[in-house]
Amino acid sequence: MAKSPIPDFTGRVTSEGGKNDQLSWKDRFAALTNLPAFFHMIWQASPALFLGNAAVRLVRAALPALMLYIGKLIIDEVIRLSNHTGSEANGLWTLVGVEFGLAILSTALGRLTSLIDGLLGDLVTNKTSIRLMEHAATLDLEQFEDATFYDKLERARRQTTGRSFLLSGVFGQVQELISIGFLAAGLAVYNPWLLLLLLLAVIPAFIGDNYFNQKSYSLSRSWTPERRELDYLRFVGASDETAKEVKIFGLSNFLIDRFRTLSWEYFRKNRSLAIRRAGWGTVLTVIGTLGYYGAYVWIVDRAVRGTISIGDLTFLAGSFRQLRGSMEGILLQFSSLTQEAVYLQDLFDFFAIKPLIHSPEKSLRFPEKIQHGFVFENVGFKYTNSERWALRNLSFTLKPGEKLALVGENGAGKTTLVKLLARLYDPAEGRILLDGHDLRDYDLLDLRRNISVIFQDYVRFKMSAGVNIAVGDIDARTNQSRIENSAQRSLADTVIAKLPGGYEQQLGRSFGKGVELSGGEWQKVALGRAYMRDAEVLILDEPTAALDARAEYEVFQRFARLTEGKTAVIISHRFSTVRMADRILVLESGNLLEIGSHAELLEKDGRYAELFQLQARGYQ
Ligand SMILES: Nc1ncnc2c1ncn2[C@@H]1O[C@H](COP(=O)(O)OP(=O)(O)OP(=O)(O)O)[C@@H](O)[C@H]1O
Repeated sequence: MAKSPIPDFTGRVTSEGGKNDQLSWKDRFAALTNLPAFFHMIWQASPALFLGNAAVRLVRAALPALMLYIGKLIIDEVIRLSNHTGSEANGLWTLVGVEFGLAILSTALGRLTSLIDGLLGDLVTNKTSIRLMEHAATLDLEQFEDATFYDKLERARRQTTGRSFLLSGVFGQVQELISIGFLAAGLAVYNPWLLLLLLLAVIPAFIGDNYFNQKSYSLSRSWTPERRELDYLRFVGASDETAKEVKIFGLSNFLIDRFRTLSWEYFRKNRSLAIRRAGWGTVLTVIGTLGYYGAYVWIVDRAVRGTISIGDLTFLAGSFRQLRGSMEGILLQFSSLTQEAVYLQDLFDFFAIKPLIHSPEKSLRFPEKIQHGFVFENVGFKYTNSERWALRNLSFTLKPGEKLALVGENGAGKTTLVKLLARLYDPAEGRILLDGHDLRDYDLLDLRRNISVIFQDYVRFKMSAGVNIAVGDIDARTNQSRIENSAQRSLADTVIAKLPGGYEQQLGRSFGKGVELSGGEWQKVALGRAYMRDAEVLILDEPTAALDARAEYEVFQRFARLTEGKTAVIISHRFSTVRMADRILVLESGNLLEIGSHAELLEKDGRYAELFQLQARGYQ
């Protein structure tokens, strides 16, 4: 089903539904190979519930045939007794008692199965969500920045909930199959041709349903980016984070219009499919009913001729009806189950994504004390979706213990440089050496542990003030004195002292009695993270942009003192900060323009001197 192109709210035209969105029979059967892995997931969630479920369903599978047979015996007995008045009716009442017992057992086991399915479903959902978060944590930043990856993640995330359908579906299928075996055996004893009529009664509906399931899968899959956009619009249109700007710029109508257009288009597609499905469903069910009544005519005819008893008649008619229901169920379920199994493929596909940035087999430990520093050798880097080099031909040395400031206009590549240093990306060209070894040779976790970065877009965790500092070294989150010490160093202590709940105070307004901080207050808290982590290398990406002049001065006085002997990189647009650095590296469009001390660069009278004087003039 091809989609008509809709320009999105950024003006981009969304892609047509791709060829890959069609779901062939081959895909469906291939998807069934996911079931063993799925069963493994359920088994891991709870072996006891898994076995309990299997046992209960096995008993339930035998009940329909057994109950029908007892029903037949009861009717035959009633007829015998009515023909021989005065005979003992004990046998009859025993049969009625057994039937009653089986009916109660059937209801009780039905409830028990739903209970176990529900519990297992919840456990599987929790386990899968945890696995999803664990796996996402191993993946590269670059993968997160890719839209196709996000679609995959989104589809996988949807798979973590609603797994109970597949779970009860697959278990139910097995139960139905066993049940069908019992019933079909009973039917075949009387006439094997009845089984053929049975197929006629169920196959048309199966084919129809299967066709429409395929269509609905294609539609839902090809609309993943738009569904993501709908979620995003809903968030932007109604969230505390965006409310301020939405109001000031009067964006609500713009957002709502976009949402309306997109959601209406999706609804229209879905509606047309649902209507066609309902129409065809009716026609095919009528055909199925013909098959059923064909068999019924045969059974009634036999009973009238006296070839079978009235008990047989009820048994056969009941068996046939049950079989038709069960087979229809199993075939229809099969179709949606294979579809679910295909969805499951999305989940396993996500788990199969491998990070490109990882530790080598034999990795080096981060040096206790850096000896020669970091050497950038002709480093070049391009973002995945970009043609432009964000950095190119970059060669310089970051000496141990040095304080290096990065300066350059917006988009010059400063943040990219520090991301390469922390190995969030690997260079596309050249290499970065630490004490003579490529960064790629070091243990990744150890490297990251020893490099502390506070990004300009640091996360404002909607958690307690204490945790917001402790994220710098989350394993030490119970070490209150370290948290308080870090807060003192970053000036966050005065901010926290004013909070009603102190370090326990929930920050942000999303939960409970959360308190919102000002931009500068948040920045002081985030800076605390840098001190929390006792790293060899400290990187601050515009750490003081939101601070007032006095706080900024104080932060840097302390920073120089507190990071003595440590290597530090500071990105800043404020030259009052920059000039405190040992050396300054000036970037322009991804290229190194100048490097040297404040005095040297002023002496050189190049770009740095120009920018410095420009800013100084502003203060005169
Ligand atoms: N995730 C990304 N995907 C694609 N391109 C990116 C990404 N991040 C940055 N860029 C591009 O790379 C270039 C360098 O960006 P970078 O963030 O390193 O600049 P910067 O010097 O830190 O800028 P600023 O002073 O504005 O923070 C820019 O042209 C930017 O558009």
